[in-house]
Amino acid sequence: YKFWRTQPVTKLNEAVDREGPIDKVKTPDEIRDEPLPLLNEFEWCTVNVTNQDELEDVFVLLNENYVEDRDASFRFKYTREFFNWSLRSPGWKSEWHVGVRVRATGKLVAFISAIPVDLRVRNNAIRGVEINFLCVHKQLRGKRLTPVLIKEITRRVNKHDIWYALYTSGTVLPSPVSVCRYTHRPLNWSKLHDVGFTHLPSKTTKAQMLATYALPKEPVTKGLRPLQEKDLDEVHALFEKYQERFDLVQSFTREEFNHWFIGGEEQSQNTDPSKKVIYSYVVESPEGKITDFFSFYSLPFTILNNSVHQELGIGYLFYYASDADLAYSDRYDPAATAALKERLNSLINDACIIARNVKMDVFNALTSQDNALFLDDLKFGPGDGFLNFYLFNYKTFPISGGLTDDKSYDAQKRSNVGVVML
Ligand SMILES: Cc1c(COc2ccc(F)c(F)c2F)oc2cccc(OCCCNCc3cccnc3)c12
Repeated sequence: YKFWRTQPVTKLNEAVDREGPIDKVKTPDEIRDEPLPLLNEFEWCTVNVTNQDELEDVFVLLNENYVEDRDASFRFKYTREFFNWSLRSPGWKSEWHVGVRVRATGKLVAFISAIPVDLRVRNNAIRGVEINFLCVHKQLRGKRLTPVLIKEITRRVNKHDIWYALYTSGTVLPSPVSVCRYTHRPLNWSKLHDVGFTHLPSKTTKAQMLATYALPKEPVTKGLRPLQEKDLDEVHALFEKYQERFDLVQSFTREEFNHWFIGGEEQSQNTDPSKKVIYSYVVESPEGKITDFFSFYSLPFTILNNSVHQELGIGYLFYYASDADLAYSDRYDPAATAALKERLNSLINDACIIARNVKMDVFNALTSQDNALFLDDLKFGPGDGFLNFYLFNYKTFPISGGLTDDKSYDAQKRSNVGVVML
């Protein structure tokens, strides 16, 4: 595939003998000023997501043309609120919200975005961007628009003296830094069964399946409550300490932590529960100390071919932290692992209960972070999808994604991927 052969990425099956930048560092003035050439019927545009009409164009394009599952039964339904949250994180730039419009009609037919992030790969700090929401209208597939979109967003990012990027894909490209597996915890088993996501195992009744996935009415962890602004400094410190253990992380400033976990002014003013995107909770000890934190985000699926159900409510595990094993010098100490496992089981089970109480039908997680410690116990079944993590212009030795050689959960080694992509 010619495009990837000309990009600064590790070739498929190429042995990595060192970690670090691939291209020699350039300067912004070496980068061309004008956008890449497009077919004459198309024109570049910069989407102004603070303009409701332009935000609507992005919403409609992705709602009708973004990632579907293999059988084209479901399509991601990123909401307007989701875009306000994910595209306007601290340091966001409108010129990194790149669109392609039809010159004659102004119709938005392609999009790609970048947001600035501070990454750490093992002990190397990298100023980069996260690339997301790459989408080409279904009727324009096969016109080689994707390589041009990637080159144009790279040009616009390089112009700001940024040379590295993190991105994920369900497909295998050259060359994954890590791969994680999709996992699913049914919350509303009968609806998942109705839409064909889950099946009734032989010699099993529906009543047995409902009993298997039944959850308590309310969360059970003592001291659990929603995250509040007053907690931010303490939770931010707990979180940054907790994720020191991972080899691939996004480091958050206090302002970024506020945006990603409180949700920015968009969510603070929002009172409509159906528009809530990010759910963040803390555990406060009797002495008033924050000992744990978890978060999940709402990203529904549109159901494409079902007369009864239009949408699937889906919660995705986002970031979490606990002090359960921080008292131990070695995170792999069996006692430390047991303490963390017990705490995470309680926390993430409560996350599932809260997700079910806000009408989500399934709770999704990857095999990243320390998830392998609770996935089996909390009944997260392995999905048939894998998420590959990629770094642009940066070579790394492979980072474990929490899977054993036969693609099952590795509760022993767990994962060294700390970053969670939306
Ligand atoms: C996606 C995804 C899945 C698929 O989940 C379902 C598929 C079909 C269903 F009927 C259903 F109910 C699912 F939950 O399970 C997951 C578990 C953990 C994380 C997941 O996706 C993380 C978000 C990925 N970013 C969106 C994306 C995904 C692939 C390619 N490009 C962008 C996923």
